[in-house]
Amino acid sequence: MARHRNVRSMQYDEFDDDFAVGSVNDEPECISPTDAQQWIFDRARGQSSLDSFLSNNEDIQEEDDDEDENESPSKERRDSEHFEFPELNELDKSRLLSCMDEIRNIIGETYSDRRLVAAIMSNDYDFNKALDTLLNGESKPQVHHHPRAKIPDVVEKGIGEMLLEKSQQMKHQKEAVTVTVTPASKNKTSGFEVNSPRTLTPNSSGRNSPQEDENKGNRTKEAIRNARELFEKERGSEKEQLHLVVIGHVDAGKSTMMGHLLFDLGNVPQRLMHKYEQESKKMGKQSFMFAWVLDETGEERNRGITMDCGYQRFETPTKQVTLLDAPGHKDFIPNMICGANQADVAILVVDATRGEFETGFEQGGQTREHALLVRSLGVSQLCVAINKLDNEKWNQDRFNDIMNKLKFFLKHAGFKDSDVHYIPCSGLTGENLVKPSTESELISWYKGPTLLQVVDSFKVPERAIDKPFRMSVSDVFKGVGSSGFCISGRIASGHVCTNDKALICPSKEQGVIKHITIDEFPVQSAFAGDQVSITLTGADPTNVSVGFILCDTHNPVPLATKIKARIIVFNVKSPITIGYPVLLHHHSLVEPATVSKLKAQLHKGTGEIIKKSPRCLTNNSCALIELSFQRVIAIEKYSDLKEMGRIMLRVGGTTIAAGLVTDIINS
Ligand SMILES: Nc1nc2c(ncn2[C@@H]2O[C@H](COP(=O)(O)OP(=O)(O)OP(=O)(O)O)[C@@H](O)[C@H]2O)c(=O)[nH]1
Repeated sequence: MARHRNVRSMQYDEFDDDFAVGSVNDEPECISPTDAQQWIFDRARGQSSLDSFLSNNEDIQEEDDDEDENESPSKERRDSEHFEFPELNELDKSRLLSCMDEIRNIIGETYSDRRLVAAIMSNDYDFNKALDTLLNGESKPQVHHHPRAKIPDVVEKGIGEMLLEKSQQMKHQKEAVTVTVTPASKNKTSGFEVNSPRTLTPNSSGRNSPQEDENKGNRTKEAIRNARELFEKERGSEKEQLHLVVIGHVDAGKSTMMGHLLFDLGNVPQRLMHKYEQESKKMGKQSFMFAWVLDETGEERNRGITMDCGYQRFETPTKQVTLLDAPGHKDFIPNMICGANQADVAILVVDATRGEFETGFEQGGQTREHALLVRSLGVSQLCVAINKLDNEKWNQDRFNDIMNKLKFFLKHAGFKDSDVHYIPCSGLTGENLVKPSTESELISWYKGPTLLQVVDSFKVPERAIDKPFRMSVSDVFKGVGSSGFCISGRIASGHVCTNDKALICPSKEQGVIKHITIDEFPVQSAFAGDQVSITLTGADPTNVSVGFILCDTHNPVPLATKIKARIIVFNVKSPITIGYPVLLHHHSLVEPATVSKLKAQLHKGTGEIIKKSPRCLTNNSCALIELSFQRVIAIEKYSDLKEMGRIMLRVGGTTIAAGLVTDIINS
């Protein structure tokens, strides 16, 4: 009840009708780090190297015919061909390959695998020492000059010196652009470690960051492309894209409803559905057979709950819909937030069964929390599916009772009445999902739209296609192609095309976009709103992590060690004071932060300053605060790019505030 009262007295209008807040009970653990093995570069398995971005082929001399048999590059190559890698455990193998990559990034293919391995292992996997050994050692490969070689310095200094200089330049460059060094980062020595959002220090890699003058005045074709024209050309004839998240309390029937809808639409083959029916029957879980369409893992099926967002696509008469089936269990709220981050609109599923709706709606239930979370993430259109009404014999009073309770709550949570649709349905029997119901008890009082008709009627939000390119990295993994690595995420703003350069922030790692896929189909360009996988080449995956932002090299995302934010506080156990630790959620980023200043308490209705430098903030207050981070993060002011300017603050598994970024400080 306490929370209900809190919500009731909130005023959300000051947040540009784009904003609402809620509280959630769950564990703070969020996105699991990508498994190192997924993207560890494996030369032993024949993958090509990541070194192309640094190697200057004109510097590497081609061999003469009269090459020295002992020292020639071709000898080195042959040496590599016949070389067998030593038997190592997985960890050492990863360290070795990582070191080899680092070295090859600097010296290219000058030395054979055999020599690299020997140098690395004799220096206990220390990349710097191994490099020194190779460059200063007796066994320098002899330089052979091609007649077209343009680098007289090589002749004078010798390749060893040149490479040493190059590596030193790189080291200096790295040091020069390093922004923050946390104790954790000092330990970072090699590229094989997995960079989770919690462990990676987003120092600028600086290895291939664009130079200052590259950003100024020297705009390439991607910068002057007309995004709208391109969008019209590429997508003009297609149906509109809509991203739909399905939310609600655990067991409300979300997966069953969407699985049944997909089946009725013909997206699930009859034979596959029959298989699910048989298998679920064997496990004594036949009532979950439609849920299996979306709950694909063994654990989800055994436990009968959704644990991670299920993805599917379907079409309505006017839209191509990407469906994200979010988990309802409170333990998986971070996964739900990830899904909701990608959504334009939502279906809120509630269980109409007597007692069940009440459990989901009361404190500790997820109905309110999910609704508040999606609202705070910018979702403003909602379909409330009053589900399992078959259990209530399609009773109109029950439907109205639930609708009225939710109407009141959702209005105060920041949803406009006109943007919320209520439908009665049954995910299990399929009533009112795709076709109008034939159930006499229902059609005697309900003449409204089906679930599919409501989805079709949603307005696709305006996409920020003209704005600078921004994409929050939600996963990093090894690609199936021969080079580079993959990142996936949703494009928050702007657009990209293959062969564009892009910058990863805050590490300032630059790469080239080699491939873009949407739903596993290759495309040449992608736009704000698209959920994509991008293959990057020329960038080091160790400088990329979940929560980082891939952005336009000419107009990069700002970096911050502090931000100012206007927040609404709710449901804090103890008042917020200076030094209060929180977890900042910004797109896929989960970052520890500290409330470093309480600048002002604001009037919830007018936004006027009520009190400067308040000593604490309590439930329901609206305030201007400053948040400090131990590491640099990539974030943007709401007024500059609203898609990048929303944040949520969580503590101990509870969302305690949501807000908008008003200022960026990079100290
Ligand atoms: N009677 C009835 N039962 C339903 C209906 N929809 C779902 N169920 C049952 O409710 C149970 C939970 O359904 P799920 O689809 O797994 O619920 P969920 O909301 O996806 O669950 P989580 O994703 O784990 O939160 C299953 O036993 C379903 O058969 C319905 O419309 N009527």
